[in-house]
Amino acid sequence: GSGLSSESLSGLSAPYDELYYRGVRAYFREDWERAAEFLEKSISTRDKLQQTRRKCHDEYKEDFTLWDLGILDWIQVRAECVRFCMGRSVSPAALLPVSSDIEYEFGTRNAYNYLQVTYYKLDKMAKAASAAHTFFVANPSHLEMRNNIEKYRRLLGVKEESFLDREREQEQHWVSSTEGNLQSAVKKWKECVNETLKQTEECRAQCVMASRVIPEEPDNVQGIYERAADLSLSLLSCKQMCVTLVSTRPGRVSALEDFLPLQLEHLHIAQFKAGDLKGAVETLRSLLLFYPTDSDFLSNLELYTQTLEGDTEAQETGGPVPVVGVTVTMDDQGLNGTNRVVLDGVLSQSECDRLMQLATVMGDGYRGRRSPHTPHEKFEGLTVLRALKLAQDGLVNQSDARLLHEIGETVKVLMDSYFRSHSVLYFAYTHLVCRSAIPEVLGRSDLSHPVHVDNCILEPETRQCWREAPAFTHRDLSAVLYLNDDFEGGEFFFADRDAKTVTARVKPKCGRLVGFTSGPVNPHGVTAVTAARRCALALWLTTEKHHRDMRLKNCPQWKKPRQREEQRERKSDRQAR
Ligand SMILES: O=C(O)CCC(=O)C(=O)O
Ligand SMILES: [Fe+2]
Repeated sequence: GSGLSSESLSGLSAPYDELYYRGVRAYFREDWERAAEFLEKSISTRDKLQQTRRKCHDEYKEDFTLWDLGILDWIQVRAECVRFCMGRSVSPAALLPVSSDIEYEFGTRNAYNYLQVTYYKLDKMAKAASAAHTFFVANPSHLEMRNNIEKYRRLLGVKEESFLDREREQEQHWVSSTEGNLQSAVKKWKECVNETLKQTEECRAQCVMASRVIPEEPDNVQGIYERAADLSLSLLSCKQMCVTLVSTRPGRVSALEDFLPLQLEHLHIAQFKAGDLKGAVETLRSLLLFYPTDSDFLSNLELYTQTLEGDTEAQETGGPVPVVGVTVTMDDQGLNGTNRVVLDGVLSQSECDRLMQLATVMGDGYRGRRSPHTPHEKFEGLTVLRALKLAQDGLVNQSDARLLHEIGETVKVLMDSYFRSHSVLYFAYTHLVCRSAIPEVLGRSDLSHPVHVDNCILEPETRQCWREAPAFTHRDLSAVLYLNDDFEGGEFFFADRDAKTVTARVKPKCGRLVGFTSGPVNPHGVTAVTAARRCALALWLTTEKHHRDMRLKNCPQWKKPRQREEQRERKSDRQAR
């Protein structure tokens, strides 16, 4: 032993393996002071080294794709940075890799075995008890240590709080009692999951930082690419090992299988019991990353999401229909579902005719085109803005274009009232759509409009509905107003989330409106139009102001006095029927 004083150990100058062996040698020399000093120093040095690695790892954690050009350059630069960062607080000797023997010593907490005896000899009973306990946690079948602990407790009267597990930070994610109230169970499991994730992260950072850097000059034996590949592979297998390490309880040899999923399962149950369905859904989604096809998880997820949607999509439907001549033909019950309605008498025959007229002159990009939904139909669409433009250019009747707008307002009033909307509604989009059969296509099994949900992406296999782009997630209410019935097929239908089971059918006709909430309780579609042309005005309403159809804003043409005349005309027209 050189005169390595405790002052010179304050930085990370001496490697912890060296300190450890010094401690062990002192122990066998029965130089207890020294043994305690070096063993403790070795433990704290190892801790500090790991912390420094983590710090430097996080400092240079940058996202990059493996196939970036110059990846090797990047690796080199990063290695440089990391070396610099580590070099600030760690001496070159302390940066060298240690043998697997020493890691085994630390893994089995053998240092605490030595320390227990050492402190006992030094007559530091509290410290001895703590070291004994720390060792015993990782070596629960070590009978001698069990006896020692008993001795500290009974004979030497060491207080209970002295039996501290000095490595307890490494075991936090193993605490799994289910006592306490529901809220605290949720909190506890969440901590467990987070701790497991944190430790895995931690472990992986150690893998990255402990791995050897690529030498600047490739040697003759192996090319730089082979070396890089080697390095990547060993890094990957080290990172992979972390899952096993973190799920191996101290004192056990084998890892607990499915450790993280198990914790997630506990968490989701706790969340469900505590009534935190949103949290339960989140947790289940994480679980499904491990087991994407687990039928229990999937059915739970469906149950929770449906309950949640029931909450948000729930409307006290069945409000009044405050427009003369409009009647409720089918409600939730008649349509075998929730938040659905069929209203009749929304348009007069002459209004339908005028809109059909408008539909014949349209050309909104779809003109004469194949339907985006089926190769066997043509599809024409006209937006309100386009109608207005056509009216300005004198291509269609101004009053017909205006009619389109007024009808929209009427539909909004009806939907607002029937669905008892609690917030102000705005038009999100309005579209006049005609679907025409391409003649001579027989025996069709396609749909004019496949089953879908208007504000989310329906995934029939999992019965999930993803509220994300490209779905129009801001749509809250959907309304389809029909203009004619002189065609074949083209029935509107509501379906189950499996996109197969039809739950209700609606046969279009002039002035009939089908209204429903745009969310997952209302998947729907349209059967094939097998002859002639089917036209409908589709409208979507939103409560989100910033999603309102900007094209409808400030259209002065529609505020002229003639509007009132027109309205009176419509009313008398309707009553005349
Ligand atoms: O035309 C119909 O009956 C329904 C159309 C529809 O569901 C849609 O455009 O989203
Ligand atoms: Fe739809």
